Amino acid sequence: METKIKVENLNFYYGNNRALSNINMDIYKNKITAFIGPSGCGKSTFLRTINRMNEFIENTRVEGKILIDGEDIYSKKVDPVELRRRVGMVFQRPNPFPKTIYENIVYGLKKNGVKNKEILNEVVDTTLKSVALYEEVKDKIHKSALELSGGQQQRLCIARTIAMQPDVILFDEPTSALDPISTMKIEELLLELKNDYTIIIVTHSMQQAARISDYTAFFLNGEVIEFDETNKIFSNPRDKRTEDYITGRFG
Ligand SMILES: Nc1ncnc2c1ncn2[C@@H]1O[C@H](COP(=O)(O)OP(=O)(O)OP(=O)(O)O)[C@@H](O)[C@H]1O
Repeated sequence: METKIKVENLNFYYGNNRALSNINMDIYKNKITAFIGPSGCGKSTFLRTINRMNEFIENTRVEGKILIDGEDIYSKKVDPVELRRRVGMVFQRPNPFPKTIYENIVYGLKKNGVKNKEILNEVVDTTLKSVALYEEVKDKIHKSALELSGGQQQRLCIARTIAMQPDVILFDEPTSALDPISTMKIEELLLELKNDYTIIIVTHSMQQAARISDYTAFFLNGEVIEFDETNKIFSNPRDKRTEDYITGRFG
């Protein structure tokens, strides 16, 4: 098993408020890692430290290290824009641009100067196929993305992320705004995508974590209480607090 992301002694502060304390974790390549825990325990904060999205929030500070493929992403040599291309992110609410399906997918590539129509068309086809949206939208790729259902919009947002050829994709509660069938389709998609990407998902649904993740980290008050293979976390947790949470005693 290959470590893709190594987190060492990570602390994170909003002003004087410490939101993450001494996080140490290895995240493995081509696996799905789930972050679970009660509201406000720091799951989303931690996710945002992995592609430096936290830097958009004023008066915040990081201590410690996050290494991706051995490189410290907070080093001065790392360009945060390039980092966010390598570490894509999909959010809770599908957020397509108010543009066509086609333009949504090629947006980032065009911004990076790719103009060749054949290449762009090819990327649109392959990414729509890889998110299992091609058949549903092939006749309307020049129509507005906002005409799609919520679940289709979320798959389009995943296609838009994939178009940038990331190695890691961060998902922040990607199905919490979706119906059960759309949720199932996204879960199936994540299981496919892990063959090509390293995936981290924040989820409020323990069933979802149990269904799709290989590893699970349980967070409480900004600390990782337990991190292990998902089936161990759910069948035989080491820490009483993990057990209390997964059996529904709090949270
Ligand atoms: N932009 C912000 N400014 C100040 N404090 C913040 C900000 N975002 C989060 N926090 C604080 O950091 C802590 C962790 O929040 P975070 O959103 O990471 O938790 P979470 O586990 O993802 O919660 P949820 O499951 O409800 O999304 C909370 O105490 C929260 O109030």
